[in-house]
Amino acid sequence: MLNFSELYPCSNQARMAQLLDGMWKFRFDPEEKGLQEGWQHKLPDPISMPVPASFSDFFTTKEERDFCGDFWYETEVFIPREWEKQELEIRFGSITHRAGVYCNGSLTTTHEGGFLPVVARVTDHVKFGEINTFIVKANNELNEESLPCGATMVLSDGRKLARPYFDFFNYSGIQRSVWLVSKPGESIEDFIVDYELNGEDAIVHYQIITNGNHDVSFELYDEDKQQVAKSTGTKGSVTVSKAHLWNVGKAYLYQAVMRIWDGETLIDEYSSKIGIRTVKIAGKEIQINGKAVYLKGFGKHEDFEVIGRGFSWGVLKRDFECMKWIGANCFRTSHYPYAEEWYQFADEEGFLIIDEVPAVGMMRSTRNFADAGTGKFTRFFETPTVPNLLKNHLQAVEEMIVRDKNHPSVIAWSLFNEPETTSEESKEYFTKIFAAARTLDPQNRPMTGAFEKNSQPELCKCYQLCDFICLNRYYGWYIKGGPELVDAREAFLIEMNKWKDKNLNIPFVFTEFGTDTMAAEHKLPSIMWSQEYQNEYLDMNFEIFDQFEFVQGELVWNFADFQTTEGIMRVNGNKKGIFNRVRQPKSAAFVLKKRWESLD
Ligand SMILES: CCC[C@@H]1NC[C@@H](O)[C@H](O)[C@H]1C(=O)O
Repeated sequence: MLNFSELYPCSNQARMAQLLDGMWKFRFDPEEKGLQEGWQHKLPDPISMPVPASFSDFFTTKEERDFCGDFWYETEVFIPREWEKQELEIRFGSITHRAGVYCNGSLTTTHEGGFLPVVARVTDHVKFGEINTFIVKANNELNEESLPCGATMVLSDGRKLARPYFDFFNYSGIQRSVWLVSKPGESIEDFIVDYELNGEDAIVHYQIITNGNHDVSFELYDEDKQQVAKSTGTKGSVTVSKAHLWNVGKAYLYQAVMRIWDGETLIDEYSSKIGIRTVKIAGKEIQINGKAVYLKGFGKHEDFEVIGRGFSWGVLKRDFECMKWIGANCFRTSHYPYAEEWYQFADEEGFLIIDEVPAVGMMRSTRNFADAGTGKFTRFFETPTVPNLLKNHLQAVEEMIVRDKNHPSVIAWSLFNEPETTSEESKEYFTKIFAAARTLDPQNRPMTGAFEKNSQPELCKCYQLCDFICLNRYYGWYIKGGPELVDAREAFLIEMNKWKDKNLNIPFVFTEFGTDTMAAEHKLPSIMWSQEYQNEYLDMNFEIFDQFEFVQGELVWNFADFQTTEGIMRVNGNKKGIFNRVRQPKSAAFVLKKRWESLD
């Protein structure tokens, strides 16, 4: 049970949310002396730093771009006297990877995990009618106890360096929006909705979690702002007659308005858009509102030039326009929960999301892409760090599901990406993760995880935990690439027939397949890294997918080129994008558009 509310901020007659995005003060702390020098009160000689954004790509020196260790942020906020009777919180969409939050010099909260909200109650530390100072002490080191996994090395000049076990740059900072929230002492802390379809009608089961005992009301309004249902009590069900269902590519959102009353006096109010739909695995099908859906789309990253992993409404808008143009209907939040605004927009646009926790790098390798599929075994789940890793993994799963459970766009939870899954220890570990996750989702959405090639049907001990199976496969790239493409096809077919012979009668989704491709490279006949090869590779994969009826989705890796740690196999990042990093199409985008527009 979380000891803070993850509800997205909103303003109304009972509560206020003030956005604190902008230019903050900032300071690296390579000697880790900030605390003893009192930086929690004020940063000495600070520089400026945009929030939200990653700090790395603003700088022109390697020391700053690749900084690993402690770093600090500061901002000042005027807090009006009118808020004196309210409870005050400061809410960060995330702070990567861990943080302590200070208000006027007092520590108000700490948080482990860089991709879910950090919420601090600051009521007892603020000065009403005055300027208040908020300071964040953050750290971006990697280890095998926190998510995502990696290591931190020390260079000969004493600088720390992040060594990720994953294939994306270790961007860090306050990468999502920050809000100051003022709400009543008795407030709505969370809510739950679940749905039953009944002919043309729908039953909306709701629960409203408050921190008091006053009466509660629940109302539903349609898109014309007409009230369609109402009820009282913290838990109940309402029937929506002739309900407009939310569907993929055809979103319909109702407004749920929840209030706490003292007689006729309003105490608190919270409202949120909800979409009436059901998600179910039925045999080999993924069903939305009882109808099978074939997933077409991408593994993505929150990644862009200059701002790194920082949230941008502009990048979000361009990405959705590109995904609509190409005929996609789904994306996986690889390899971490994204900023809430991505889910809000997917709700609006009728996109499907596989929501993934940052459980990536659970195979000890700084070149997981090279080692995945080699059978390399690193006994990742047999080390003394596992108990702490499990604790942090369970926390991230809980925070992700509690935060995202009411989005109609979220249709499944991915609880890992490419860990070791062939040892008894990995089975024991993930059995605990899946069991815990299943207690957290009131809508009981399907649980899954993305398996890399070592997780072969005869070796893998964890696919049995999944409601549908996600495969990351690179036959024709990491395995038998280029001139061996014809053999890659044969090897792929052999594996797929092994899965078929298991007769699992559940859906499979390819959550990764792709090739690194330089947008400028053309070659006839093709070679690897050329656009022509990316197209030939995709055609071979589609020909295999289409042979197996249990394949119910194809999410290409990746939507766009993205930044990684530098190395001999990365050309200023991963180039497997169907779009380049600034979202212009490679020729494969037209191949996908043609295929996906022809698929129903
Ligand atoms: C064989 C593993 C492939 C690997 N999978 C995880 C992604 O985060 C990487 O980007 C991708 C790649 O190497 O392109």
